[in-house]
Amino acid sequence: MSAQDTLQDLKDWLERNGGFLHPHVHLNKVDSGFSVVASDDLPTDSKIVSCPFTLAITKDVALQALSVLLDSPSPLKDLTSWSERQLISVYLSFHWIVGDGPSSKNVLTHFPYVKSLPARDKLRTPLHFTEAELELLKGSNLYGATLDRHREWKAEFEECRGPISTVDREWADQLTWELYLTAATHLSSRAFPSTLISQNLSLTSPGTPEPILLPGVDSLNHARAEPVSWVQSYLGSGPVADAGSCISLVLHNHVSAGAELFNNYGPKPNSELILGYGFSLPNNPDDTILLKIGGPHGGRWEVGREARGADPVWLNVLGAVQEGSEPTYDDHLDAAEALADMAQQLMDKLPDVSIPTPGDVREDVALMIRHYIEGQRDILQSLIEYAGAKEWHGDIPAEET
Ligand SMILES: C[S@@+](CC[C@H](N)C(=O)[O-])C[C@H]1O[C@@H](n2cnc3c(N)ncnc32)[C@H](O)[C@@H]1O
Repeated sequence: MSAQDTLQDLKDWLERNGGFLHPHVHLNKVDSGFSVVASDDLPTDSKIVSCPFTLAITKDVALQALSVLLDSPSPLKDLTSWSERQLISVYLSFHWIVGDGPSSKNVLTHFPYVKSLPARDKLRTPLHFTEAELELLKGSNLYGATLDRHREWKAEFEECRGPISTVDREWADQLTWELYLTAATHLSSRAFPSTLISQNLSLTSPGTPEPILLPGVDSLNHARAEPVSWVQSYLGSGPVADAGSCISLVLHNHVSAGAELFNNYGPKPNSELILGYGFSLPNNPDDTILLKIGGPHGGRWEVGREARGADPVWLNVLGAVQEGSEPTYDDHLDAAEALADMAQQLMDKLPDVSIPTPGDVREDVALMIRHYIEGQRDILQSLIEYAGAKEWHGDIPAEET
């Protein structure tokens, strides 16, 4: 089946099931998957795409389907302890493993969607990097975060295979790490918060929102600060929505014919865009660096460009050097020096990405890493300047002035 047929299938399936795709937009095959393009001018506040709640892939949808497929004396107990990532990743993977024959027991209901998702070789999150590409991250926070994520996801994957192999050995064998990783990456790079399809759309509702997939609504790429709304039409009064409930994406800007349509994934630093989505933005104003300070006064802080958010770090460093009840002028000098030293040491550890990219590193990956490291350097430089300002123009305690 050609890529265009796959996308047409996705559109037909969405519409057959009560979804909507604006007649003046089309899905375009591009290198990294697909993009959504206007085939005609779109006025402001156009509703572009809607996904009925019934097509959303949630933890519960995955749990129900897997419980039916793995119907044996005991697996249910195991499945209820799985995280939403485990359930949704195995649910997506089972579309490939079980197929749409009788073994699917009619509970694998997302084939047109699953087939439209980017193939593994198109994914660019660091868990899909080659050794040489990962090596380029050494010395940065993202290197450690990648290793942590690899460890965590691999352990979750191993945990899933146990109950599956008690039911069907072949299915367990076919659930390879590569297949699970691909599905888990699809989830991390396309997830919406579950609050969007809950009765109370409040983002401050109790409990942490879970990641869910909203076929169709997830087809737009990201543009920073793009004015968009995710509009919920919740029908019914109980906790279970009535048929016809859906979530829509509305773009508030006018879009000219031929232009790409964008969603807004929120203000995210490149570390998060790369780790979760596999892309980066040049000179991303939302970049941050994670500072971890050990010791009794220790903690973790995120500092942004132009030393945004550095004040709590400064107070912490000052508190660590100060001996009396009030900081002295010397304490200020010591703290400024300690903060500048820390920033300089972190800067020295960052990889040098200005050198020509080694041949076995893909160009798009090298570019992402360059964007990220440039942001880290810029923030650390701003922190050094911030420390300098504290040293020369800092708050000097009243009794010493
Ligand atoms: C929710 S999907 C969007 C649809 C996607 N293009 C596809 O083909 O399935 C998110 C993925 O799209 C790609 N993407 C989104 N915004 C991007 C951007 N501004 N630049 C490059 N890639 C982007 C990344 O691969 C990301 O993981």
